[in-house]
Amino acid sequence: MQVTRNRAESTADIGVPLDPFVLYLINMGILERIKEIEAEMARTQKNKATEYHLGQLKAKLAKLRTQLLEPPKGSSGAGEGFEVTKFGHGRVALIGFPSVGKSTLLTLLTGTHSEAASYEFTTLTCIPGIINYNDAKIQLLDLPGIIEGASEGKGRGRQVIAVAKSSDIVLMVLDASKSEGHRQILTKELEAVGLRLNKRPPQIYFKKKKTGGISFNSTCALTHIDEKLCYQILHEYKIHNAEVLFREDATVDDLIDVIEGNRKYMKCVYVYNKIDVIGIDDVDRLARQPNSVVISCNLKLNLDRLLARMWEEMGLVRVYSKPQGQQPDFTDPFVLSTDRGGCTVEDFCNHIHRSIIKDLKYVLVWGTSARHYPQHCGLSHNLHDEDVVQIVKKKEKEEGGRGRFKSHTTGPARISDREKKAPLKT
Ligand SMILES: Nc1nc2c(ncn2[C@@H]2O[C@H](COP(=O)(O)OP(=O)(O)OP(=O)(O)O)[C@@H](O)[C@H]2O)c(=O)[nH]1
Ligand SMILES: [K+]
Ligand SMILES: [Mg+2]
Repeated sequence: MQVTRNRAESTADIGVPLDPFVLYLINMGILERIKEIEAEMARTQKNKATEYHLGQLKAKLAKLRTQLLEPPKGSSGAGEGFEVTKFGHGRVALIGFPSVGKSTLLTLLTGTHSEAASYEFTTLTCIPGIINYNDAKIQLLDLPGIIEGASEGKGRGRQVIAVAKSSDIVLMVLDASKSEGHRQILTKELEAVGLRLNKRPPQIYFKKKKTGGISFNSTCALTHIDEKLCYQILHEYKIHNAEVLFREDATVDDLIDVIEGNRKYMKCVYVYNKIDVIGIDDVDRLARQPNSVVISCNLKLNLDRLLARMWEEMGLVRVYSKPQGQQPDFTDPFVLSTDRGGCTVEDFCNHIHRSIIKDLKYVLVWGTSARHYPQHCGLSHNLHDEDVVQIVKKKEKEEGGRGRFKSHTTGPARISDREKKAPLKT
């Protein structure tokens, strides 16, 4: 069967939505080629002589997988049908095989009912719930179970994965009584669509140029890749002018990730459910694995630990704003993400209102980020979770700010342990 193999080409010139059947044929063509390349890679022995060939095959595979992911014109992408409006301070997706207890967990943690039953594929769509934790609201998403081959479109795999990509972290729910291989299979499925779990981006500087050829450099010894292999992979991408600088002993896969540039690096907590049906030794072993939490929905076991772990991995920072001469409202924090590596005073000010910065003189900070209480800080100061911040404006009058800041009345402010240690005086 001869079908158009490059979807981008086939849609660009006509500019109209593709017939679903044509799309199906195109996808089948891409899948066929993926299968061929995977088979060839499996056949090829790994050694010094084949490493260039294998590298090239890896690049071909990555390119095809990216093609598979490109949303066709006229649709809103692979997540079609599963759109749920973002809500709260963060989003967490429940990913797992069928019947591992995702819906049971959603119902337990959020109070929103999601049908649970002993048969597979009970859940057919995305069901959102809200977790109230640490005065923050976290959106938890229950999803249909996924199976091996999900990344290539089996079941509702691609929609589910698209939702996972839109989340801040993933909870991979696993059945503690089932094969431990499930974790690897799911990880592979997510990797095939560009998700990288619990990894940091490769330390490779890469910049395409207009002229000048390829400049290849490294700041350390490279054991997985050399100049020739790097050239070959760039060649596969038709890149002939670029600057590449390896800052770590990276692999071919790392280089491909950097060239593709569309990878999403996410935290993932592995949640082993149903520990009520396995022996204590197995529970102990699973609990000791990295990034893992063991729970039982049936016995409501260890759910606190799961929430604490989820909170930790989300890296959210609560900042309490303190009007001058008043106590902060400890029940109503600003909740900020540390996506870009931290949460600065500038992020905090912009979060309240964009116009604050131009009037800002400095801020006063109490909390673990401050060296002494209160510390006078500027825009670049990094805030920690549970810090208290008072904004001091350039021409601030003696009596506290009005208007755009949260106004705090003399309500029942909670007195925290920290406050007892260091009363908030200005
Ligand atoms: N023994 C035991 N069974 C559990 C536990 N949690 C859930 N189950 C059972 O596992 C079965 C599947 O639960 P669901 O919540 O429907 O699982 P799911 O992952 O949402 O399944 P799908 O929506 O079909 O993908 C149900 O019969 C639950 O009662 C647990 O902690 N221990
Ligand atoms: K089920
Ligand atoms: Mg379910």
